Amino acid sequence: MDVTEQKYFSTIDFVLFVLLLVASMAIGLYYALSGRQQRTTREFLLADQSMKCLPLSLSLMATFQSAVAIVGTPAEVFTNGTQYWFIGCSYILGLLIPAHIFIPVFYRLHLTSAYQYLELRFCKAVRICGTITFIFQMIIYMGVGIYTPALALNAVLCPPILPLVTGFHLWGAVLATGLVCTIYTALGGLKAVIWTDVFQTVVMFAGQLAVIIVGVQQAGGLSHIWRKVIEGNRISGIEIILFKHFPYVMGSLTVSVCSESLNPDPTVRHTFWTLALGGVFLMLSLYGVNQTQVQRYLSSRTEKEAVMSCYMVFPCLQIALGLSCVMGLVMFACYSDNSPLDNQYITSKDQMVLYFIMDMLQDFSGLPGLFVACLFSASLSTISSAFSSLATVTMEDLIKPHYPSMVETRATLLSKILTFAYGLVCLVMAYVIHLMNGSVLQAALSIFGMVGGPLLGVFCLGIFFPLANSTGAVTGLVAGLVLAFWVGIGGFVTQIPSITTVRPNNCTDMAATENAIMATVTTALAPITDEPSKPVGLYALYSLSYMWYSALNSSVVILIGLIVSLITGPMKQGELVAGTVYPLMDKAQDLMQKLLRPKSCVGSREQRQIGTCQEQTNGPVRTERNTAKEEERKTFQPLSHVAYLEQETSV
Ligand SMILES: CC(C)(CO)[C@@H](O)C(=O)NCCC(=O)O
Ligand code: NA
Repeated sequence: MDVTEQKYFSTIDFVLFVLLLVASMAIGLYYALSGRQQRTTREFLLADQSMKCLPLSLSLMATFQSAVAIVGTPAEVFTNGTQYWFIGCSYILGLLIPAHIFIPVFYRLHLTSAYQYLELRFCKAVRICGTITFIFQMIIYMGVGIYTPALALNAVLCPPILPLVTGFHLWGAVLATGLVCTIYTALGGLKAVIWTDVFQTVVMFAGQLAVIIVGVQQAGGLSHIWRKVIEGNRISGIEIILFKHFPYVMGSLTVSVCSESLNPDPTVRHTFWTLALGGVFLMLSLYGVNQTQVQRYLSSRTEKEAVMSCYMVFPCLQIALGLSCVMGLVMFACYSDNSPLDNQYITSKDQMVLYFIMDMLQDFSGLPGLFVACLFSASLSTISSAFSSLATVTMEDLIKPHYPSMVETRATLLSKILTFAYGLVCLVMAYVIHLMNGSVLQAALSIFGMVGGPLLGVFCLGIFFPLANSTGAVTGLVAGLVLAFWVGIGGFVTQIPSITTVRPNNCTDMAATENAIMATVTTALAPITDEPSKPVGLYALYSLSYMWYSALNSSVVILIGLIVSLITGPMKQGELVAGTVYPLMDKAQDLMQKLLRPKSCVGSREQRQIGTCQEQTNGPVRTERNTAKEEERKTFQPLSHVAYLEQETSV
């Protein structure tokens, strides 16, 4: 596809895109006008706490599945093979831990904002620090989220000679989506956001699936694709299993490739360890303590339903990841010999997917439009969640505490205005991100690690370590953020090529490629260090794989937090608000007993639970959700040895 034969979107493509916006808007308006018409903050920000499992799970998935993942993951698989798929392993612990630890703690404390927890557990200052960190994180992420579709569309529509008539005006599209999204979020509240997420998830899956089905056909069928990707050595992961069990199958591969996935070196960008283990911390920061998700858990009708929805995210995420990986492989089969990036038809690998669609599928009228709708669905569902959560924390954490007597209608109106304001901020951020460069997937995941990581650390410090005090929490958070930006920006500025697993066409090339990479690294470091093959000192720190950012930063917050707490005088159990600490040790003991003596222990455990519940009559047992928040707050009294959450948390 060169510039002269450039195809533009047909009318039907354009119509599909407009339909997406109209449908989303309609859902928003429906919830603005139905029910109690969004008159209370509980209805506007917590969807009246009436949500069920299925919409919640789709919405939970859609929140962090933006156009970034839709265009970024196939591009990653195209360039580096299916190694990225290992992140799917991190979903297991990354969802089980939120389901059984974070959800029970937050749900039973009757929160609206996750950062309220920080005040209950520590003090007001920690809460404010947490809120501001979150706002910072989401504003940057929102910019990446809304800008990515524009970047992708640039691949096929730049320069738009006669925009609007023949093509699709980029910034027009960004502006349109930004405004539509702001309006339906501001009018319909969280309920509208969740139900549009459901609709948009369906569009997202439909778009990807349609493109894959037609793409497989166009690329020459499944067997042809399989041969191509095997030749191109793009399948990683199964190589370990195959090599172990069927060495003859992998006869042509050398051990150097086979051990690559399991390389323990934390500076290698993607390995099984960075993705499956580092990914757990990333998932915890997103699905455990991020306000967008916590808000969804809290909006569910019952705690059990919240836990179930978290479980349901697992298959949804796996499908999304699977589709993206397959898309990357199909693209590889089409362009392995003739990469549009090498031919400079496109300027960024994130434009690959859109290029593929316009190049291979342009004759299928409506398909490009469906995919563009898919792309924008993914982004809309993300930025609407961001608007809603940002309005919530600004209202609950920054404004309401100063005006405790504010009437509900005024608070709700103010929340709507806040949503609108964040919509405008988002548009500005889109432009700021436009001025930057780089892989959008890595950018988004790095932000999650750099800002979300320290936040995860503070929550873990509070939930798992009864001795941690407020001074420790603030110091830890600040130290974590400083380290995060130091390592993050250091890695970015020094541009040490974090060693990428380049996948050559056959194994004999492997050593040569590795040498080439090493040569690059050595050249880059030559003036600074004598060590030829490995970055040392600070440079080793800067070259840490971005997938470890969450783990590193949250651990540092916990470590510094504990040390400072011990120095300044640890929290006494009597000072803890009931239900803010998760009794990890007790639970582990329980589990051990259960595993060792399954039958006799179940009964005794239940008896113990009943005993605890009676003992804990003052504790936050969630029975009547409709009681006013202030009333509930009074029930939090410091309890001595039962200042823990001691209820059945399994589904
Ligand atoms: C965050 C995960 C790993 C899981 O939700 C995935 O959806 C992803 O890679 N997201 C990238 C960020 C984005 O799509 O906005
Ligand atoms: Na999304």
